Amino acid sequence: MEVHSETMDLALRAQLLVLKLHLLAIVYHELKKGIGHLHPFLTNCHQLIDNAVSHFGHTDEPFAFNICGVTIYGLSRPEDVTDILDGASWTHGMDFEFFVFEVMQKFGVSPEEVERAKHTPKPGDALYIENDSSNPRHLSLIHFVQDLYKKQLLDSTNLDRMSKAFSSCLLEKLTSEHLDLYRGYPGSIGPAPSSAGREISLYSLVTRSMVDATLRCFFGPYLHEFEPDIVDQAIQFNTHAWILFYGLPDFFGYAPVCGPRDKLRAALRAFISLPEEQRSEQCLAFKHLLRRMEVMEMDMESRVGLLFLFFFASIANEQVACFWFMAHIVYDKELLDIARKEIEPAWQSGELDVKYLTSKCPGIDSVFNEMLRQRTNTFGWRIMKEKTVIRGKELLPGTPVLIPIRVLHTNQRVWGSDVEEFNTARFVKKTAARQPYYRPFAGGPTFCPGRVLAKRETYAFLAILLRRFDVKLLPSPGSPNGKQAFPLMETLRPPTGVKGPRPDMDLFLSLDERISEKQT
Ligand code: HEM
Repeated sequence: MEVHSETMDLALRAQLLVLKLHLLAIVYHELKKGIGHLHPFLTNCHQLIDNAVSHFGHTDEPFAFNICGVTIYGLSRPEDVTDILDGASWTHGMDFEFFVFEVMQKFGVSPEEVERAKHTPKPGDALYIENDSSNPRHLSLIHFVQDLYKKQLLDSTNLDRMSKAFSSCLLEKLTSEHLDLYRGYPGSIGPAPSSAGREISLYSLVTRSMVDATLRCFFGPYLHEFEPDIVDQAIQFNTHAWILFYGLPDFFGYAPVCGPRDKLRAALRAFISLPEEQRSEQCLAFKHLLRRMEVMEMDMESRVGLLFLFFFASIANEQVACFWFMAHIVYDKELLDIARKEIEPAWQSGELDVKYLTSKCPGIDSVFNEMLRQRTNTFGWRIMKEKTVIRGKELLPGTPVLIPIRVLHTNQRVWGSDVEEFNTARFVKKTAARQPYYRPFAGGPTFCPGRVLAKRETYAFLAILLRRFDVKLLPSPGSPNGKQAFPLMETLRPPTGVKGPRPDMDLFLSLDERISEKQT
């Protein structure tokens, strides 16, 4: 009798288990329907877009996908993308600022302060200050900040000062005594170079020295004093920033973006709290931005957020773009020889002439431009304000539009059948200025204000490294030709700027001193 009831019990439990599994399968399928293309978007977004383009027979028509019930339009026709970036008249129904406001909030600016930041002060308003010398045109905070970007990064005096300060930082850090800093990096799972300090990781060398110099140029020495590990925190934040950008859950602060974000925010908070006279080495833009936020009595966390966003824009692309630029040069003996030859005259006076470098070196230009063609995979975003018709297809108000800049640079019709190859010759035959669908720095109203500085800084890195060191690729005894494999780009996560190499890929170099720092 007992045996019988036990058998019954088991059968019942088995039936319940089957029922549970069945229910789980139904829930999973319903969830899958509900989240739409969320999974491919977060795990291989470029493939998702390529699939959409090929699904419609490469006709480059607008397409749509669905994420958790939200429809998103995608555009891939080079002419459409450049028109949107340039703000052509038919694109006036698309709004850009909406996304700026969203990103501000993701970086910690409160919704109330975002509202105040949009507001253009008018006589009689609380935010209107008669004879306001710091904001004579009475701009809203958003437009004040955009104006500051341009003053800091494009006005020739400020630009020259900043690029000089950047080169000085590199001159100080790219020396034999600092090479130990560049042997690996947190999170790297690639092979560590074998022994001597002369053997380094290219990724670590580029990102650590470029981020360090950027922090010092913008903030002076202060952030390093508040957070000694600030450089690696910024690099880690940049790697995981997509989690914040695309609004993924932070798992109660355990997501990998949270630690670096919180340490950066703490250092920024301490920096802002310093009296202005104790921040004398900060850049001009931050001095004016902090004064403006003080006048507006903005809350502290929102001040931190806005400063954080400004800083993030300056590291989101450049250090990783510089890694790829250097990787192509050190990997190819012919390019390395061209670079060595072209940089020599820039050192003629004994000091580095960055303006010469960025205007008189066509071979280096062709590597820089081709590298950016292949590596800029940023997404631009707009939101439809008004109904807009593109070749008979209606884009409806309220719907976000994804503008993948990458599709401009990967279109066979534009670049020819060797579009997948790294071929510097395409920018030798036709300079970047003559390529109508080449937009690594976007364009129009969102044209990157850091584009001139970015080029100067990247070329300065190359010129200092090659002047001081004999740079050689370490052999890779395990590989068939004894040469290290060229790193592949991490393309799976949605981008927030130029993407770095896959976590298990890097290039390892030996550096032999040619000219000591005392001679440069
Ligand atoms: C190779 C390096 C760089 C690349 C490829 C690059 C690319 C871009 C792109 C594509 C945008 C437009 C983003 C959009 O429309 O959503 C942008 C915006 C911006 N970039 Fe860069 N950038 C680089 C370096 C820099 C540097 C070094 C700085 C500052 C020091 C900087 C500051 C900015 C700022 C402040 C914006 C926002 C402009 C605005 O919203 O008005 N960028 N960048």
